[in-house]
Amino acid sequence: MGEAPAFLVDDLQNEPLNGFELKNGTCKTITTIGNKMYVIGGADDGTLSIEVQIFDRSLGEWIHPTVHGTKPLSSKGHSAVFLNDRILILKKGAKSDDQIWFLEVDTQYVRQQQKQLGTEVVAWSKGVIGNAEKPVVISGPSGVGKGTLISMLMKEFPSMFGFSVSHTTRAPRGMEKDGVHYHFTEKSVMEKEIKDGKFLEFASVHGNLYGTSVEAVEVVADAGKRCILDIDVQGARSVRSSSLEAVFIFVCPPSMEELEKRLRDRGTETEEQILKRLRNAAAEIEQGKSSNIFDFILYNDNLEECYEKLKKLLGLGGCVAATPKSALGEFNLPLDHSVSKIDDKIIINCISSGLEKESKNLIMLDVSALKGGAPGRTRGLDFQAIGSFSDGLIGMERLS
Ligand SMILES: Nc1nc2c(ncn2[C@@H]2O[C@H](COP(=O)(O)OP(=O)(O)O)[C@@H](O)[C@H]2O)c(=O)[nH]1
Ligand SMILES: Nc1ncnc2c1ncn2[C@@H]1O[C@H](COP(=O)(O)OP(=O)(O)O)[C@@H](O)[C@H]1O
Repeated sequence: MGEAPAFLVDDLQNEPLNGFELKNGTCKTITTIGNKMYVIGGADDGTLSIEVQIFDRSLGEWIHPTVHGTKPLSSKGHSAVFLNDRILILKKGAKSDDQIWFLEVDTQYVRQQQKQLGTEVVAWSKGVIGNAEKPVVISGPSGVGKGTLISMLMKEFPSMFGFSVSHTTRAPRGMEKDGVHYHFTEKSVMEKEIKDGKFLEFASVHGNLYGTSVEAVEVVADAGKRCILDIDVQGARSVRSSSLEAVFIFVCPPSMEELEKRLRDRGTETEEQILKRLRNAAAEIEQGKSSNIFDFILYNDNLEECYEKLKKLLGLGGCVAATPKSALGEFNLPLDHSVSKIDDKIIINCISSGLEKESKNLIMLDVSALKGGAPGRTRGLDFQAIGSFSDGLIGMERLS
């Protein structure tokens, strides 16, 4: 709470609101939602990131919200458009992988966090182009064949799937590479990072700590790929109760004897570790089958048959098209552009001055199929070129 900075008081009184950039050189926008005015932009706190302040008009007070998620770095300006429960931020002059952001103000995640913390919460989520489907969570006892099935999927569809590289405190096996199979880490380091909120979920499994960092999932989403998480039942339960939407698959062995055979034949664990994994397997299978966590149970008896079933339930049966990417491919938003909104289409009017006359390229950003969001990226965005015009748009609400 506190006094409104003087320049803002003037701006709040004089400026037409919503999405307009304030004309005081601070690269801030105001978006009014009910009684709250979200002032977004600037880099007054020395962090070079876009900051958020909220002015509550009914109380006449400033609110300093708790801000979750990776903050976008400040830019030479941005447009702001309110969409139901979040504010779309289009950064001017930014590169294609850094131009679309969402400030979530009333999503399920934000409401959950507000309830937990008892304070005003907003959350940043970066927008990614492409229609990568929901992440896939795969669980099952040690030695059942999760890693084998995931490797087959990644080999057949390298541009479609990306593996969420977990952190673990267990020692690497012979062929395992740090940063590829796991991020191998010290217990104290991982515990500190968990405390700092860097993990989506974590669990103690077979005597070691394992966890999925928010970044591990974000890196895959940024590449426009569908994320695969190989995590235990406790981790799956945590993800199920989080706001990360996913498909949950539990892999079962045909029998305990076969599971033991596979674990022993793999030859990666000591006798003591094998016995521990087998002891834990019975409880894991019990929970996997009986809990409401999993959408699908797959029996991995014959590997090829199981793999075909896995593909089918991921919608990959028969001929599979590559993940659709933006119709425009790489596209950098120019510094000089204005933004309008028609239903769930955002029209971006890119203005470029040539030698003879000014030309305007219209780009449509389709936000009708938004998926995901904090904690993580917002997927399902698409750009399309919709033409070049010399006149402005008629009958559209101009926002910035
Ligand atoms: N909760 C959680 N479990 C994980 C994570 N990464 C791996 N696991 C699980 O930890 C267990 C042991 O994994 P690992 O040591 O690689 O042995 P494996 O299952 O025999 O290959 C498996 O059930 C994995 O699914 C994670 O990030 N979070
Ligand atoms: N359907 C199957 N039939 C026989 N062996 C299998 C089958 N699926 C996996 N395996 C083998 O079982 C061992 C354990 O598989 P792995 O993928 O490492 O299990 P997990 O990742 O679940 O611990 C590996 O040696 C693998 O080659």
